[in-house]
Amino acid sequence: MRVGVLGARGKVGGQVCRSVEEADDMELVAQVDAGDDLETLVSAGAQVVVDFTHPDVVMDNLEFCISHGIHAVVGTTGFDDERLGRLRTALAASPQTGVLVAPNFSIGAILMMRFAVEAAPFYESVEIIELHHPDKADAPSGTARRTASLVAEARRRAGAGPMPDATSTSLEGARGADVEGIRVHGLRLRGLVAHQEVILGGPGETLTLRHDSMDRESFMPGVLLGVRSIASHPGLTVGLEQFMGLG
Ligand SMILES: NC(=O)C1=CN([C@@H]2O[C@H](COP(=O)(O)OP(=O)(O)OC[C@H]3O[C@@H](n4cnc5c(N)ncnc54)[C@H](OP(=O)(O)O)[C@@H]3O)[C@@H](O)[C@H]2O)C=CC1
Ligand SMILES: O=C(O)C1=N[C@H](C(=O)O)C[C@H](O)C1
Repeated sequence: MRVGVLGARGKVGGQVCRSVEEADDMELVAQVDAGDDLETLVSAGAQVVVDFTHPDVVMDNLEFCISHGIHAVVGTTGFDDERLGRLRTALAASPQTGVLVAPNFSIGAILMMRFAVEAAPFYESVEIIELHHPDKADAPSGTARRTASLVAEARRRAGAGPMPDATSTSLEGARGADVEGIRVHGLRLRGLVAHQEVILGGPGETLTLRHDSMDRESFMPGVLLGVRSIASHPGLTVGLEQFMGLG
């Protein structure tokens, strides 16, 4: 499989290049970063592109890949319903092409989201804390947004009532961001990579689900699974769990 990497000089993109080079069934044919010409992907004959760039540029990258029939495996964050809708529209005009958008490629983070969904109906309250390195552009993290959205959906399905919160006076931001009714708190500290806690509370008890990526190596098995799977999944797929038998 001929693979191109967008964001190849970045923290994750660089690691993806090394992992693709080490994979027996893949060939790294293009390494593209800011300022490079996207046409390089076409002239190199890339079949699948992996994108770890920046929320501001990822849509242009994907629209280019889709229009050239190149499958894409996307780790870059910043996706909302409007962006996913634009991808579906672009893919409708290129029906053989597949795009995977995965807010988190680490197996443990995907399981943490799954466990949070399982637990949500049993607890009165739930809040999310995401902790990342200080070079991160977006807040809350894509993983926290996705977790909040999945948990909110699980609570709606279970008919859960509003979460108790007597706060009547506060400093702006003190209660975190509101993602579909779920409070999400973000920390940015040197020394961190990517971490998240989902804390659920009920009468007399709490349940804390915590995941830690201590090294960006944690994302690589998931990225390679995405690369190997995407050509047989045309259209838009959101979440790597769809390729893990957990969808
Ligand atoms: N889904 C997941 O599992 C994960 C997702 N991420 C997400 O991936 C993204 C990248 O993260 P990270 O590697 O830490 O960030 P980095 O800033 O380290 O890397 C991004 C790279 O993309 C380059 N870039 C910028 N614009 C373009 C462009 N138009 N074309 C090609 N390359 C470009 C940047 O260049 P320059 O610095 O010169 O601008 C940089 O080299 C973020 O959105 C992050 O949240 C991160 C980890 C895991
Ligand atoms: O920027 C990062 O580093 C990460 N970004 C993703 C996110 O926003 O959820 C995935 C992981 O948390 C690392």
